[in-house]
Amino acid sequence: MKSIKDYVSLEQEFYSNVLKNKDELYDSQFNEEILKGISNIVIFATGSSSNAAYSALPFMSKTTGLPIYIEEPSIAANYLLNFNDDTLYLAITQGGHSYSIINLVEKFEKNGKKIFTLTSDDSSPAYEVSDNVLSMGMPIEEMPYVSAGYSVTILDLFLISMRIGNILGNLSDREESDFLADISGIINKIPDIIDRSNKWIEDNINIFQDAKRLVWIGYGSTYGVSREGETKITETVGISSWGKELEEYMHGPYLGLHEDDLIIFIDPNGTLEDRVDRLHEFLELHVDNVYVINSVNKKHEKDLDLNVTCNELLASLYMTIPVHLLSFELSQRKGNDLEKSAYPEFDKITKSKI
Ligand SMILES: O=P(O)(O)OC[C@H]1O[C@](O)(CO)[C@@H](O)[C@@H]1O
Repeated sequence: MKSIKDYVSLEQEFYSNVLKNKDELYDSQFNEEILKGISNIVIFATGSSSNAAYSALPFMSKTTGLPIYIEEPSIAANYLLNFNDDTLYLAITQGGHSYSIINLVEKFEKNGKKIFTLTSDDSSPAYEVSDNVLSMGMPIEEMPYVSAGYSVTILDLFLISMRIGNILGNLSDREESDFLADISGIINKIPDIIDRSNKWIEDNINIFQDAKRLVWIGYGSTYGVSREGETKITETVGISSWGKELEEYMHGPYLGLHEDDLIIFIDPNGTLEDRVDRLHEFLELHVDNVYVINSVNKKHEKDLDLNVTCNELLASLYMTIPVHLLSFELSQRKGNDLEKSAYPEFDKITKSKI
């Protein structure tokens, strides 16, 4: 089975293929007729897929010009099943086996309501129950702790939102082709981003491997990246991890800081860079190890500079690379076999994946 590291190195190829096939994947799925009267978008997803949705959210909002909400499928299916005809509903399940999404999609279909399901597996239960499937445009990821799938989901959502924004008249052809050019530029830089990330991890591994708790802090498009850090570290390393939005961390969670927390900011060097600097200054007084992953440049010697200058809305496409690589490295140092389920009886008992 390919490892998380293998899948991170496949991201360049997967992104390129999705970009090449974008018209076939999404153009025919969305048109004036389907989008007639649509005034907002609701996305349902769990785990990494939900993190990917948060990572894409600021870009989607900008390009579609619509309010976009991300909801928990279980709460929606059990408590909030009021359908809006002016909402475009989208369910994401990369693997296609998540019970909560399948259950929700079934309820939509039974009520004759339209919902699109984004998945990579055309033989999955989610595919079977969905009348409107969107393909992620990548092969099924064998590794259950997804990395490439999370990243490709972000790109898929970017492309879907540009298509919608263009049809709705919120995004001009020129703006769309400028974004596509920026995305291609990012794809070309992936090998260098991987090298920089690996070097940073190697240089600091003695600190990282002793972490008892890892706190990720992001904002804008890297809020989703910080959530993905929480998911991936928890799943693969098995230590406690939080993924917080910058201001959210400052409203309560900071009071629970521990001197031996490992805190990593994910800073796209955008709108809230100054707020990162202030919180960093405070945390340095109380926490031994505070790091910043920067899109470009760095202010402290031990930080990571990914050397990518681009619109901050696109940052989640590449800023998760060091997060995934660090999760993998720490999991291996802990001796965790990611190919074997830590709790094989879990799905049998809970039927959380079907
Ligand atoms: O997108 P899917 O396939 O529904 O999976 C969501 C989540 O399920 C897991 O595979 C396991 O719970 C997570 O790693 C992932 O984030």
